[in-house]
Amino acid sequence: MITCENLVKIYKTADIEVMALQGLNLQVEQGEMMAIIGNSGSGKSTLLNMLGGLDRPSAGRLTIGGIDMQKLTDKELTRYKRETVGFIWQNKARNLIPYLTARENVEIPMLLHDRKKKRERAIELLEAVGLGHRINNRLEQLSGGEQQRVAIAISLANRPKLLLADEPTGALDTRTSAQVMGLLRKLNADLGLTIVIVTHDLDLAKQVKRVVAIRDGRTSSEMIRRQDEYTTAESAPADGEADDTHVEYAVMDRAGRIQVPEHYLEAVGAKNADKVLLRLEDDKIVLLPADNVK
Ligand SMILES: Nc1ncnc2c1ncn2[C@@H]1O[C@H](COP(=O)(O)OP(=O)(O)OP(=O)(O)O)[C@@H](O)[C@H]1O
Repeated sequence: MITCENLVKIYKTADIEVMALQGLNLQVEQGEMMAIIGNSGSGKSTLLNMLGGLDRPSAGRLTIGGIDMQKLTDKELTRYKRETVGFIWQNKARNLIPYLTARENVEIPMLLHDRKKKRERAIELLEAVGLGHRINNRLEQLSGGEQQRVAIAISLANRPKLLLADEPTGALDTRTSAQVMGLLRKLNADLGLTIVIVTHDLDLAKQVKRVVAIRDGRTSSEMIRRQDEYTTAESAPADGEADDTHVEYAVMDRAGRIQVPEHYLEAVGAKNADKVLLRLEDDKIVLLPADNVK
């Protein structure tokens, strides 16, 4: 569904240039629900904006559902935003109008012209997100979790193929957040929607099978849930960063480059080194501080 190859995004302001994406590679399969995790400033929102057609990459290749995003005209990009992709933002003000009812909020972005059909579809969507009993309540009368479910109904209004969620549970308590994640999982399973969730919350991210970590505008590692079709505890690398639910793999690009986790380098005293020693030992590649020459 999504292929990012060597994606670069440079923001130019009056006197500085920020390279928010520095050659990012990412593949998301059709019908997959995955999470992207990273610290503040790592490039998550920048990537989401590219995927949503809100901004264009400076270099590299981005294809979504077979569409080469760089080749789209402004008009085609507007159509892509309205018809192919749905957004859920953490900031509710970006999704919702408080003085309108749930149904009216869901009707706003709809491309249908027939008022009756609009109304029917809005009700159907609100029922699908478990809000059939709140259709005529104004948004300000709903709880945070209910409001976020309205936002999800809105994002589905134009039957998107790809759903992008930026910290979708950021403003919710643990229980409500679990309900919203459950709903996203259900939509993924029932409608085959491809869902990309961006978050800095590892616990939230781990509720999905695959979590890709971004560091300095590049994918650095990937966590894949144990005991599913992708991997099993037995096939997990013995030395890998692992926990109860997911196994962490370092991402390697075509040139064989990997990003060594900072705490690994620290552990062997090579944190600020500009080179390290690599040795091939039987079936292992061993990384040593450069001054370890014997
Ligand atoms: N419009 C912009 N103009 C200039 N620099 C920008 C712009 N948007 C983002 N940046 C910079 O690009 C880098 C990546 O930002 P981005 O918002 O993608 O990070 P993030 O991982 O989403 O962070 P957060 O979790 O805090 O939202 C940061 O250094 C940021 O300051």
